[in-house]
Amino acid sequence: MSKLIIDDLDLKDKKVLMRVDFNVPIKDGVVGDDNRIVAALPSIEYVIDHGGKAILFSHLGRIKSEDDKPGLSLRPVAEKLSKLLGKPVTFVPVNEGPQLEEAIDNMQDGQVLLAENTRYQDVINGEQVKRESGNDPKLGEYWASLGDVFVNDAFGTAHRSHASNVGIATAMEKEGKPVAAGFLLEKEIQFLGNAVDNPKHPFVAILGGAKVSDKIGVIDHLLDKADKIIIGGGMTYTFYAAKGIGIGNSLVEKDKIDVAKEILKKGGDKIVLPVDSVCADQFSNDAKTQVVDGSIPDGMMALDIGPKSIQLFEDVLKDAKTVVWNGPMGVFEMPKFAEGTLAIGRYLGTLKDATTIVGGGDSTAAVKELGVADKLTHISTGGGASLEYLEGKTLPGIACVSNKD
Ligand SMILES: Nc1ncnc2c1ncn2[C@@H]1O[C@H](COP(=O)(O)OP(=O)(O)O)[C@@H](O)[C@H]1O
Ligand SMILES: O=C(OP(=O)(O)O)[C@H](O)COP(=O)(O)O
Ligand SMILES: [Mg+2]
Repeated sequence: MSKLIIDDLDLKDKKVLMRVDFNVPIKDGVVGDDNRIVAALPSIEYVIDHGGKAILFSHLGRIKSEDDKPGLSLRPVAEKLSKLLGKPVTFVPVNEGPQLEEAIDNMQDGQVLLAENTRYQDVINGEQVKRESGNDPKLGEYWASLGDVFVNDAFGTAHRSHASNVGIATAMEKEGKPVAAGFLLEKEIQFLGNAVDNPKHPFVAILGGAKVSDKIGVIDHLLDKADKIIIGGGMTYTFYAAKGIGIGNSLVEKDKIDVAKEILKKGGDKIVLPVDSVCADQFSNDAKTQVVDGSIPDGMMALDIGPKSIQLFEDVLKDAKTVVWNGPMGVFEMPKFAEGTLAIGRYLGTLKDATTIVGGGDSTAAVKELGVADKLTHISTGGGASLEYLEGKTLPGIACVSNKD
């Protein structure tokens, strides 16, 4: 691509602002799957090795109230990053103001600093102001003022136009400072571009997970490219509702039921839905469970696909030559509801002569846990981002990188 890449820049003595995607699972203050942190290491190490100061920004989860903040601090990520780099990482528990500015002033070349979760800026004094996710230009300008160059390496967030990617980039360019892509962003674009320019058919997409309203729109576009679209996980029950099938207390996005109806009408038998579900009486690994065909009983919620659905999906995948998967088939974080996700991951690992691409923070964690990751063609750090890229959209986080020359 004709975009500026980190290794085009002279980083010696420079304050290098870098947006990474460290939106990783954290449980009881400890990082679970660290794939996204590992994937960002080449760019961070490049800055260190070339005498720059690496000043890192990332979001973690979604902040809707002050109560969300303590559990979504990046402090555990700084500890993990420090272990992976084998050197100290300065964690600054704010991302604006004198404490951050002094910490940056005190940095030596080759040092690494991580600022607190950029989405803390979405709620200020208890009010939802969305300074980060609404791309408040003042915030982007402030962050840009802290550095000499900006590197965007957050592929997983490239479909967002937020202050910490597009906002900083826009402000840097206004000041004549360079904006480059990191190695991860470069690698993801190269790989996904090659995979979908001319996908081999049958091309099967699998969509699950919990971000229904974010991702349901992608299905409409994928209908033009894919031969089959398998729906699973939390995405299922908005489609069940569209078909008039009972959903009990399962995850549903009511304002997307009409979209689901349109997709079902347009897609016809291209759309493959689960035929059975593992239902639970509560959202817990201690729940009482029951496998049911079709309709979810009142008072229960569907947290995984059932064995008949696994069989059905494997039949659809059997002859596939290209498979793109985003979004787990169930709440795989709880062992009771992991089997659907694990079975599909395992099956993809057995497909011969097929290009298999799995994307997303959570889906990737699942295939890593299963140990099939090395049998798949490509593991992408982006879920929503890879889907929108495959759809052919221009991702704001890529568009904001300076062109070469
Ligand atoms: N049936 C379901 N009900 C509720 N949540 C679900 C269900 N199936 C999957 N999930 C949740 O979806 C989440 C991942 O969704 P998402 O972020 O869209 O995927 P990815 O990170 O792979 O892009 C997981 O935390 C998982 O627990
Ligand atoms: O985890 C992410 O996306 P994914 O769940 O689609 O893989 C990205 O970090 C984006 O997070 P967001 O969907 O809260 O903006
Ligand atoms: Mg996710």
